[in-house]
Amino acid sequence: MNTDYRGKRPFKAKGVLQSFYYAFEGIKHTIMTERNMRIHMLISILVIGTGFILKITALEWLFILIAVGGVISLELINTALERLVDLATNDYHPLAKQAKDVAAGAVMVYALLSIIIGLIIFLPKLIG
Ligand SMILES: Nc1ncnc2c1ncn2[C@@H]1O[C@H](COP(=O)(O)OP(=O)(O)OP(=O)(O)O)[C@@H](O)[C@H]1O
Repeated sequence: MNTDYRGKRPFKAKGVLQSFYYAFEGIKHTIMTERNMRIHMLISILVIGTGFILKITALEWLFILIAVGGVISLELINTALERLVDLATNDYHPLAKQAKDVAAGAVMVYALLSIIIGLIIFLPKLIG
């Protein structure tokens, strides 16, 4: 049995820089093709701008950055999963639907959590 995993990766990145390049390609592709990603990016820019205007503390920045980065990372994984499902089938399949819906659910849970984090941090400063 062939156990050399590396031999099965003909498109492997040649170095760290090339790995970064491919990662940026993935991010660029997601921004260009997924409307939700563009919405996440826009909201992230607004939230970070508001953070500067309201001069939030270092601890508050940590929560905001974890929230913003988490949503964007999850959207990237969601997009990767959508592509894998589409690679597996173009036909209607209940498992394809479940895979995509569950991945979308993961993004939604984290996005809702991020909204709550944003409200907890910004609301008192805006109405106080
Ligand atoms: N091959 C399939 N078989 C069954 N249902 C599918 C299939 N492909 C997509 N769906 C259903 O259609 C929905 C939308 O699929 P699509 O690939 O357009 O994702 P999307 O709209 O880009 O999702 P998201 O909003 O999470 O980015 C899925 O959540 C799923 O319910």
